[in-house]
Amino acid sequence: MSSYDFSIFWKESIKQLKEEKLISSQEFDMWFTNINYVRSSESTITVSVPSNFYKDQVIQRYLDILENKLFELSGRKLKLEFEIIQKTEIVIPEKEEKAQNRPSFSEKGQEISVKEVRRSHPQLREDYTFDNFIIGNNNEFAANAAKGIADNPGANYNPCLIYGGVGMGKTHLMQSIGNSIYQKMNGKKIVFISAETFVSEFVQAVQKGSQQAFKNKYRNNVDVLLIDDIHEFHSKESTQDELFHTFNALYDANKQMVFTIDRPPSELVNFANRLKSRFEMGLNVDLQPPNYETRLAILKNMNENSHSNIPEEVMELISKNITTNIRDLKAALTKLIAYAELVGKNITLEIAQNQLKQAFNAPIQANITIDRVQRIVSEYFNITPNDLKGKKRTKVITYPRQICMYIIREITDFSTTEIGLEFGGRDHTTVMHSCQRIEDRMKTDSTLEPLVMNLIRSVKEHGNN
Ligand SMILES: Nc1ncnc2c1ncn2[C@@H]1O[C@H](COP(=O)(O)OP(=O)(O)OP(=O)(O)O)[C@@H](O)[C@H]1O
Repeated sequence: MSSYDFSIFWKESIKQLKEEKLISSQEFDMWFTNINYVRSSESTITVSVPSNFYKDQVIQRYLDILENKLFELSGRKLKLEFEIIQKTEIVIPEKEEKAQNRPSFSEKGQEISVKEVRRSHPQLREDYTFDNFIIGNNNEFAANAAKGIADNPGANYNPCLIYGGVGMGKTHLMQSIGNSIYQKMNGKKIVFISAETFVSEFVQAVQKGSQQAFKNKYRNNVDVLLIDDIHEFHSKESTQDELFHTFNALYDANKQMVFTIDRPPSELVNFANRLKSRFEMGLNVDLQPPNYETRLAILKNMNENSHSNIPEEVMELISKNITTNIRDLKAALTKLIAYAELVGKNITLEIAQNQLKQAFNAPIQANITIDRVQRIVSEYFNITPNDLKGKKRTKVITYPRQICMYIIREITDFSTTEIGLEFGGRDHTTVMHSCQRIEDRMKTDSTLEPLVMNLIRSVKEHGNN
């Protein structure tokens, strides 16, 4: 028997995390009431959780802060290990070998049998694969290009720039390329790094005078370079300079580069032009917000992968209510799966409504003004806010006006009467009629929903400027 007992540190750690509000009480109730201390060794604390799904979630969300807190309290680097103890109290035999790297979030919610385990790349998430990437008309081109790159890296689409809004799947798609090459092409050196880490590594290299090692690492030792969120390089002149030379070296050697970015490169600010033009010279693909069917397909795939049985009508409800961010969409389903596991109840529409109240209300933001929506919509259509409020009934004005009313209705709490007043004193029935027109048109015009989603995204992203 081990003579180590760190239970006191464990208990104190989670107590403090709650008290210091590093974990909200809602999250605490959801994830921590079912974790129990099991045992300790010299350098580990083992705790029990009710399922693999639960374990993945806790690791993904809280492992870092838990381990940091344990270090703070005990002065030791204690590693947390997880053991699954199901409700039936069946103890899963202790695994001999735990993953050395933090297991990446697996939505499968299942122990992967040893035979099925694929080689896992230390920097890539195992679940970010093409198999798990649902293709709809919003991302078809990007997904096909990504597959083309994975089949033939460094050939036709080099560099490739994947752009799209928050939570649209940029990282997933980029890592799918890496994972696919890693599985199929033994020996290819794949490096995935976020722009932020690239910057801090470079800064450290400069401070330590080890630039040569940095250059070697990224220019001479890479077959596939994947850099996430390159907009983060803005205003970082020296790092941009370094990236420029890295780019040239890899390009000349026919090494594949893939970058993700949150806007088209032409909209990058504080970026050296020579670097911008490098980004633009390859293939640029964008990820648009998914339409309803794609959102539903994403949830169904996730439901199946996690062996959950959330009813279809519940997934339909989520798909209708969470429209602009795939991460939020999946988080809503995750919450319901966790709820079902913990409470041992089947998820009904009523439970879903209740549990997801906040997520569903999130898009309705009190700080969004009618004026702001009018500004963004009119800018997009190259007309003025006054045109939207005015009397003109030409198609170039009425169509944006209807879209604008529809968006305000969708993402704010203003009544149709209030909306009407802000559009030159129009009647509330006009507003209702306009919203209906847009809804009807979306059914026949597949370009309209993505357009509306994009405008909603802009409204939310641009704050009150
Ligand atoms: N087409 C898709 N099919 C399945 N899951 C998807 C798809 N697109 C995105 N996701 C999921 O949505 C979540 C967010 O994706 P990801 O992190 O790749 O977005 P991102 O665009 O890189 O976001 P950010 O702007 O925050 O960096 C992930 O869980 C990812 O697996």
